[in-house]
Amino acid sequence: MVIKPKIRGFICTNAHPVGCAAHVKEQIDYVKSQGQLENGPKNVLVIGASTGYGLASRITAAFGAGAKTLGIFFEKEGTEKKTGSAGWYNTAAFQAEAEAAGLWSKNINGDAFSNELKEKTVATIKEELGKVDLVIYSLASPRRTDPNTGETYSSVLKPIGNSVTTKNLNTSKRIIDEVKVEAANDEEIANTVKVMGGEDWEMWLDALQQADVLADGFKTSAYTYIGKELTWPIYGHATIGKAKEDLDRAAAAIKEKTASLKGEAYVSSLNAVVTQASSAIPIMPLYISGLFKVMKEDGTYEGTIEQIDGLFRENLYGENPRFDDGGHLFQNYKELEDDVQARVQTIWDTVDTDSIDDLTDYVSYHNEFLKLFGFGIDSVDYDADVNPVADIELV
Ligand SMILES: NC(=O)c1ccc[n+]([C@@H]2O[C@H](COP(=O)([O-])OP(=O)(O)OC[C@H]3O[C@@H](n4cnc5c(N)ncnc54)[C@H](O)[C@@H]3O)[C@@H](O)[C@H]2O)c1
Repeated sequence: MVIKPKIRGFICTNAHPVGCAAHVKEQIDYVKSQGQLENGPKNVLVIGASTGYGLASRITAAFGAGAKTLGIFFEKEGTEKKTGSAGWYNTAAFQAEAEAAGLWSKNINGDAFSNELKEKTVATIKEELGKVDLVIYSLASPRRTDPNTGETYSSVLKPIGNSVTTKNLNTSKRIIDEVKVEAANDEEIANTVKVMGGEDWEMWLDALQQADVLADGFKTSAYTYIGKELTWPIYGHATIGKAKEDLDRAAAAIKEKTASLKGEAYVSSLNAVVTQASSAIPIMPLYISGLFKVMKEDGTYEGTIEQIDGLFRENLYGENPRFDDGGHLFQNYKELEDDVQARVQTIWDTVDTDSIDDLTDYVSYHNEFLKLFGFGIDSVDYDADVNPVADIELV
């Protein structure tokens, strides 16, 4: 099958197996170029391991520290007629690279919010790893079914309090327009917290602790984005921000419950990067395109793998971890520097449709977006016939 990108709005509905493999390899090479991660994790569970920050975490643990990794994700396999999802191909590529490097890795595909999947994970850890010493929680999902009630909750990306009208880079039409987003009601806020808050992270840690598969001195981290004024209307001061605040509650609860194990539970604040999850958030394409312009000019921009590699080396396993004022591991400090934010603000205030390419680096944004699905990579021949079926060994 010859595979070309099929973009619908903010999503690409297909993926290229060879391109995804090249993207994974690029990330592995970056981590290897940083050298061995001393005193890193040994047995790692990554929940949300197939794309974005979770995949970068898995790659860093495996290829930086030589860790065994168990990856959890929800992805679609390819068939002769239809491509699989990018996360499926990423995982197939990761597994092949891990195998070639002599690194143990296993995968579980299914709904991480369910009790069944947690039970399967616990059984696999018991059988194969004994205990885990690092648990990364990197799920991004628009909905969640509560495993105990069977009720399904949907999250919304809406402001809290008043409706917001904001400038927007419309990626389908490649124009600058405005979006108006109505304020969320109380039920929508509560539902978003239910989906993207800390409840499921806590349930995972409860299940792991009850089964006695958490090692003494284990670490766990969930990921958040804490930005400044520009992103507050739709992120910080909005439903998703509210949900992320609940991670702080969960981190404190996990720490308390696992005190006898001397467990460490962190919420880590990371850069705004192009992922499948962030491209769905209205203001992010314009914000990130402006950020690319400023930080790439300065040579300070870090993408997904640079952020996570830095998080592991400097913070999770570093001697002097950096915290923000809210007690989160602080990895996006360069993005939040006043000078950077002020320059992005100027771009934001002045850009119009005609000046998108002069004032922002939307070209890089778009390239990064394509890359998420394995497209736009120089080394890949997109006219070649490729097999859309890729094998992953699943538990
Ligand atoms: N993208 C950003 O700019 C950004 C910035 C800071 C923090 N974060 C946070 O990082 C975390 C990961 O986000 P991302 O942007 O890497 O997202 P992503 O969409 O790239 O990855 C989501 C992962 O979750 C998995 N997943 C989704 N639903 C699932 C389910 N029901 N069961 C099992 N697996 C499921 C997917 O398979 C995938 O592995 C989120 O908490 C997000 O808020 C993202």
